[in-house]
Amino acid sequence: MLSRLDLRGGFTADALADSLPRAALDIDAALTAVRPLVADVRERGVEALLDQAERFDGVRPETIEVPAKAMTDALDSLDRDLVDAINLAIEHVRIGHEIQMPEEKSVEIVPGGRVTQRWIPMRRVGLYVPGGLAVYPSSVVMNAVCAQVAGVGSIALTSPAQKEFGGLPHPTILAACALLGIDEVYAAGGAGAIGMFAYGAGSCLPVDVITGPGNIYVAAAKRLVLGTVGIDSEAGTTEIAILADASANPRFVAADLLSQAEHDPAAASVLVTDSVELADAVDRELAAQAQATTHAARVREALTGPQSGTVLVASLDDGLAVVNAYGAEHLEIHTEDAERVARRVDNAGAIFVGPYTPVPAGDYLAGSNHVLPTGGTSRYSSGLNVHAFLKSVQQVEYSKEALEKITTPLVTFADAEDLPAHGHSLQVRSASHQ
Ligand SMILES: NC(=O)c1ccc[n+]([C@@H]2O[C@H](COP(=O)([O-])OP(=O)(O)OC[C@H]3O[C@@H](n4cnc5c(N)ncnc54)[C@H](O)[C@@H]3O)[C@@H](O)[C@H]2O)c1
Ligand SMILES: N[C@H](CO)Cc1c[nH]c[nH+]1
Ligand SMILES: [Zn+2]
Repeated sequence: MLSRLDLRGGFTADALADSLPRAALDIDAALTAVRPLVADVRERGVEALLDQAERFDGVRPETIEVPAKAMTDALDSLDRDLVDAINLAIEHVRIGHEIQMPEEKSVEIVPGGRVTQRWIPMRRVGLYVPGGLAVYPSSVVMNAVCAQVAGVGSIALTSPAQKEFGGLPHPTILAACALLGIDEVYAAGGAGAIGMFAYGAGSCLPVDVITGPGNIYVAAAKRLVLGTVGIDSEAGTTEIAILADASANPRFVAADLLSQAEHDPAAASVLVTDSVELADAVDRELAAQAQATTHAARVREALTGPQSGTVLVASLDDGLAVVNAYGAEHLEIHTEDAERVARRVDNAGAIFVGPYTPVPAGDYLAGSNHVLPTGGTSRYSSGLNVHAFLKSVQQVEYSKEALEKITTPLVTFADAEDLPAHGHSLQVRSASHQ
């Protein structure tokens, strides 16, 4: 079922990344599509957002602001088992993110000369929650809990208008907002919503940082506004890579490849293995399991698209080179001694170790964050964590005596850079120059 790329004859490290499975619509192409959408929101504000909702979501909301009553009503009518599941996710994700909070530290560099490392929460943030092909109350939890643990004061959240619900975001999203005490919520989706957060529109004031997952258009819009605001990462269309050897269970591997293909016809499912027998068995399992899935057409398109496939390698070492070059959003390790193998992975949004840690555990309840970098950006960016909502600032304070101690070497250094006024700023404070 999956196409095959046979690298058992070897490969050169330089050419590797370019030879791996790749989506037909990449982020550079999506940038062209979203540039006018973001510009339109910057120029025309709410009217542009309403026009875009009508065009892409098939409904024109009365307003982009979601009234508080819609949130409480949604929670009141939500199935109690789902309320319990969302609350359990909130609890687990909170525990998983509290350990990320850095401590303020202070060090005396010379007697009386101190550097203090402070962490300041972002003033105002905008959280994006997808809602096109599927709806994601779990992304409300991942975004909001992380921002709250970091201590952000002002939190706004947006999700696409839903035709079925009169132009409001999906009720499970509104109910999750109510459970988390998020009360500034907008009905706006896609690139326009990212423009709204970056530049402001109607009652939504501009934010300092935008976080959250979305499709390729959302990821491209985040890249576009970076610089006007901060972003977490380009958390775009879902990807799963699985590094597996002959010891792997093909039923588990196929189920996990299929689980992420369910998100989007453009989702990527990639198997990397040194076992042809396993690759064959996974193909048989995929064919059988894909028939039973609810979203069969979407899954088939994802699994057979150019972004998905099996990569055959000669050894586990080669497999590690492949997964490091690919830098998947999610990487599962199904090998002997999986923990040791996982330690050799440098590039992945999140790593899931062993046969009993499937990606869907992390999607909802494992306590980790599911907002993760895609498109190979895990080479340089991280999954959503409290640091996306914190700034680090060094606070410096020297006494007269401490400054005296560094004056002579600093003057020497500044003169070497031909910046003598720098040295002068210390010399005017120095006892020997008064
Ligand atoms: N990387 C992560 O952390 C992560 C987490 C969860 C979900 N995801 C991904 O998020 C995505 C959710 O996608 P979705 O579509 O369900 O919801 P979404 O909210 O991301 O996208 C819907 C919006 O896309 C815009 N859009 C649709 N077609 C467009 C077009 N042709 N041109 C410009 N804009 C267009 C519209 O504004 C629409 O409101 C999936 O791709 C899923 O795989 C990623
Ligand atoms: N796998 C998604 C990240 O790519 C997150 C998610 C949310 N709900 C289900 N899955
Ligand atoms: Zn998922």
